[in-house]
Amino acid sequence: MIAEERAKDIGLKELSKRLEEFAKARDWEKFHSPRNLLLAMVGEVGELSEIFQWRGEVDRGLPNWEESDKEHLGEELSDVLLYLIRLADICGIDLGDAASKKIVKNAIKYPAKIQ
Ligand SMILES: Nc1ccn([C@H]2C[C@H](O)[C@@H](COP(=O)(O)OP(=O)(O)OP(=O)(O)O)O2)c(=O)n1
Repeated sequence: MIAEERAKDIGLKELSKRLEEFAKARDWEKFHSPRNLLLAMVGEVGELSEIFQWRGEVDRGLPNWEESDKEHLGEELSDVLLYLIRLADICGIDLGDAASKKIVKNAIKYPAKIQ
């Protein structure tokens, strides 16, 4: 993907397709086993955590953060998301469908208070 490209409302399936193309083009499919992808994702969660480490609590919207820090945050969030999508795909899980069903399940488990 071109760095300057802004992809609005891109879906999980499109991202999944792009990740597959990315891996195929580099002959990296052999590395994208479930275990490797899980470990890669956990590594990226660590990188994401480092951004927040030692900052104390931060306000919503990150009002006092440098733009470069916000950009870095976006990149690490993306790495976690992309590995998660790829992991689900390699495991044969439809992540959009599974997540939608889980939201319904959560709502049944934790009913909203009737006002
Ligand atoms: N075998 C690989 C290696 C990388 N990627 C993709 C998925 C991630 O979005 C990104 C991760 O790249 P890096 O391992 O270079 O990690 P960072 O981008 O976080 O770089 P750094 O760790 O130097 O900060 O590249 C991939 O799909 N398969």
